[in-house]
Formats: sequence, structure tokens, C-alpha cells
Amino acid sequence: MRGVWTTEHVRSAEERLLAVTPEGALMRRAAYGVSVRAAKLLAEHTGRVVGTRAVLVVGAGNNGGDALWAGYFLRRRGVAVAAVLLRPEKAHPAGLAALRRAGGRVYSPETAAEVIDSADVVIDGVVGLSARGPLRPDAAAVFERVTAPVLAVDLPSGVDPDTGAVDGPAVRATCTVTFGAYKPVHVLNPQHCGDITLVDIGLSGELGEPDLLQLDAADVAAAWPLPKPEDNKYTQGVTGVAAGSSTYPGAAVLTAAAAVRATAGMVRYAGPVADVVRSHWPEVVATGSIFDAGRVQAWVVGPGIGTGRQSKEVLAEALGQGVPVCADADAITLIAEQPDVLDARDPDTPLLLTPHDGEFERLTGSAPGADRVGAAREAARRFRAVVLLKGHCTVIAAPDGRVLVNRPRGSWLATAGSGDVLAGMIGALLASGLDPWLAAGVAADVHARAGQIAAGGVPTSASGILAAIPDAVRQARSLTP
Ligand SMILES: NC(=O)C1=CN([C@@H]2O[C@H](COP(=O)(O)OP(=O)(O)OC[C@H]3O[C@@H](n4cnc5c(N)ncnc54)[C@H](OP(=O)(O)O)[C@@H]3O)[C@@H](O)[C@H]2O)[C@@H](O)CC1
Ligand SMILES: Nc1ncnc2c1ncn2[C@@H]1O[C@H](COP(=O)(O)OP(=O)(O)O)[C@@H](O)[C@H]1O
Ligand SMILES: [K+]
Repeated sequence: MRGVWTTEHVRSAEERLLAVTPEGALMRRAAYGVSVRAAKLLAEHTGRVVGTRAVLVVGAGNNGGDALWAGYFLRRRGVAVAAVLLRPEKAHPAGLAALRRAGGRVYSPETAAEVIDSADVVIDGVVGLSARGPLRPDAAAVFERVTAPVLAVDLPSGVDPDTGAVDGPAVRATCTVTFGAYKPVHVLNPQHCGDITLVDIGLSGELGEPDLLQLDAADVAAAWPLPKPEDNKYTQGVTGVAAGSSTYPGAAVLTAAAAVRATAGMVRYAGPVADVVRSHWPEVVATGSIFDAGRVQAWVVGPGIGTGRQSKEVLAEALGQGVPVCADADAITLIAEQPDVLDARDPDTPLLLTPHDGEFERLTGSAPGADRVGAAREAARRFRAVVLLKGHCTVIAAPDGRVLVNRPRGSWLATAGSGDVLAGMIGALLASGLDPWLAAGVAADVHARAGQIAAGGVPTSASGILAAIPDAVRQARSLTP
């Protein structure tokens, strides 16, 4: 798992490390890492390093200091370096002196147009951990001119370091070089960070428990349920699916099929379109009602069921069986409109809610807003449920405060029915006995992989994502390149 630390925790770790490190050493380590990545970027874009041109955009603090020192190291590799100082009186003195000594030139935003236009790379040292709000007008005007690839120092300026939110002009980087630890912006707004490099500055011993986590392929591979020699179709966990209606039969098919694709074992369907489900997926054991569905080890309830009286009875029945429940789509709206349905649930019965932003607002009374992690955490506590907040970077919060952030693989999942596929996979993983928070994270990871595989660079559909689930699991298990 990849750990992610808030700026508050990174700062206190840095303070402890600074106290035992010679002055300026950490900044030079950081800056050297920036210069190495900048040289690579230059080589990728121009085919050379010597004789290329770098522009540093330098703000008022240590982030600007990193950029200035990186400029110093780039000078030593034969790069022409121009520093655009946004706040000359506050530019990092030692960094600026080093750059000048090495032959770097200094500009103001007003005099920099020509060097910006001829830059081969631009290094964003406007602001780092202390960033508040969007780029200010002077910095925004500089970046409006930029056409060269941008390397962001620590994080793209103008993006909130702790929420990844953008509320005005912000740097969109080709790559970001960060130091010591990943910060929330790197997992919550990867689209502004570009390719991310973590430079070791010796901080790891000072960092405590991470604030957020991101799964890697090994975590997914280790968690994904596989049949063992002693298993039969029941022992792997039977998934129950209560989805679909005569208006939305597709939701039933997609949800049940995703559960079939996700694990071996058995899937039961209970609902009004049993015949449709059976005709598409003969391996699903389908009945007309949840009340005669037989035993399951987890329920997925909600996609396409509507929000009427009968649907409420179905949800209450699932919640009352004492097995984990994934409440998706209409089931979330039902809980929002008629919260007494939750009375059927023993508080210890695991519940997983999978809202998109609109459903989240219905459920909690307010939109997730800029702080999506905070919003998901709060909702998880309030409902004593795992909350999977959908989006480009899906956030999964547990009632005890643990948070996973899913790594997006493009935006291919933004297609009708894709959420039904996710719900079916989650149901299958819950039935296998996985911890609900991990089940949601693992399903979201495979869902994103499946979307990318299905798309292969061109738009796909929910059926495409469904068909790609086995390849996505193979990819996570390193069974395919
Ligand atoms: N500590 C360490 O061990 C190490 C730290 N390192 C580096 O230090 C960085 C943190 O440096 P930092 O704390 O000096 O602040 P930093 O982010 O440069 O901001 C400076 C000032 O910018 C301003 N400002 C705020 N918002 C703004 C906006 N939107 N647009 C424009 N300006 C804005 C605001 O000043 P104001 O103008 O409000 O007076 C703020 O005080 C960190 O990210 C890493 O790169 C590395 O060297 C490794 C070792
Ligand atoms: N821009 C995007 N980038 C990546 N994933 C996205 C994007 N938009 C939506 N998704 C994902 O697609 C799925 C859509 O689910 P949902 O909104 O329930 O759709 P539906 O109701 O049509 O099935 C979620 O898993 C969500 O995280
Ligand atoms: K920056």
C-alpha cells in the first residue's frame, strides 16, 4: 500500500528531521532530485540536456528555494537557466545566490515574456506545502504564457495540497517531483500532477501512520478471492443481487454478471426480472423475490430497483439478514428519503454505501464539496458504514477513519451502467468475506483497470467493462504483462 500524509503531518516530520540535519541539506537533496527529473524531461522533449533552456518560476518561500537550487544544479549540466522572481524581496537568499554564481539570469514577470516563450522546460516553484487558494494573478499570467512542459516542485501551484481542489488558475504539470512523502494532492488530483516522482530526503523514519492509503497491484492480488482445493460453490461465499425492474432490467443483468465475473462460487438473483437475468447468465440462480432467494453471504441491493414501498421492503429484508450489504443507487436514495429503513439493520451488520455526488448530497444533506476525503469520512462515521464516494478519484472511508483513494486509469468509467458493474464486484468480494473497506477498494481498483483495458484508447461501455474484469484481475495478479 502506498501511504499518503497530510501537509500538517509532513511538516511536523520535516521539523524533526531538520533539527538533526545540517542547514540547507534537505533543500539541496530535494533540489537535486528536481534537477535530475528536469534533465530527463528535457532529454525526452528535446533529445538533449546541454544547451537547452529552463525557466524557474519562483515564489516567496522554500518551494522557490528548491527551484533556485535545482536551477543551480541544471546550470552545472550546461542548461541555460532563467529565474522569474514573483516576490524578489522574499526569494530564497541562498538559492538565489547559488543560481547567480552559477550563471543563472534573473527576471521579473514583466520582463520574462521572451525567455518563457523560448523555454524547453518550466519549473514551478511558486508555492508548495504552504499553498492557499488558486494561483495569484501575477503567477497565473506567467503560466498562461507557458507552452513548454512544466515540472511542478512538490506539487502543482494553485491546487490545494490537502484536498486536491482547484478553485481558479492552477498549474497543470507534465510531472511533479515531491519529497519525503506523498501528499493528498498527489492521489486526489493526479490530473494536475502528471507523472509523479518521490525523492527520498530521509523523512520516512519521522512519518507516523499514513492519513490516506492507495492500493497497489500486490494488495489487490493478495485480496482477490480464488477457489482453494477444499472449496465448493457455497464455501466461497454466495452473492445475492437484488437489482433491476421492468423499467431497468439492464441494471439487474450488469450487477449479477459483474458478481459472476468477479469470483467463482455462486450468484443468486432476486427480483422482478429473473427471466432476463437467467437468459443472459444461465449460471445465476434467479428467483422473483428476495423472500424466497435462499441463503447468501452478502447482498447487493439497489441498482434500478426504484424507491417505492416494495423496494423499501427488499432493502429492509437484506439489511435484516445479518450479512454484509452493499446499498447502491436507488437503495441510497431510499435510505436518504426513508432513513427508518435502517432500523432493520443490526448496527454490527457491515453496510457499504456507494454514492455518486448527487446521491451523497441526498444522503447527507450536503454535496461533498472541495474536501471529498473529509466528507466521505464524516458520512462513514454518521452511518457507521463504509462510504465509497464515486468520482475520478474514488474515495473509500471506513467508520473508524481509514481512507483509501483509488487510482484512476483514465475516465473510461464515466459511462451508463458502470456503477452497476462496480456494485456487483463489491457484492462478490463482500460475500467472499473480505473486510468491507478493503473489498470496496479492491473492487474500485479492478473496475478502473477493467475500464482501461476495455477502452484500449477508445470509448467503451458497461458491457465492455464487465467483459474486461477477468483481464483486469489477471493484470493485477501479474498474469498478463
Ligand atoms: N521544510 C522542509 O524541510 C523542506 C521543504 N521543502 C520545500 O519547502 C516547501 C514549503 O516551503 P514554505 O513553507 O516556505 O512555503 P511555500 O509553499 O514555498 O509558500 C511560500 C509562500 O507562498 C505564498 N503563497 C501561498 N499561497 C499562494 C498562492 N496560491 N499563490 C502564490 N503564493 C502563495 C505564501 O506567502 P505570502 O505571499 O502569503 O506571504 C507562502 O508563505 C515545500 O513545498 C518544499 O518545496 C524542501 O526543500 C524539502 C525540505
Ligand atoms: N471522470 C471519471 N473518471 C473516472 N471514473 C469515473 C468518472 N466518472 C465516473 N466514474 C466512475 O464510474 C462509475 C459510475 O457510477 P454511477 O455514477 O453509479 O453510474 P451508473 O449509475 O450509470 O452505473 C463510478 O465507479 C465512478 O467512480
Ligand atoms: K510548486
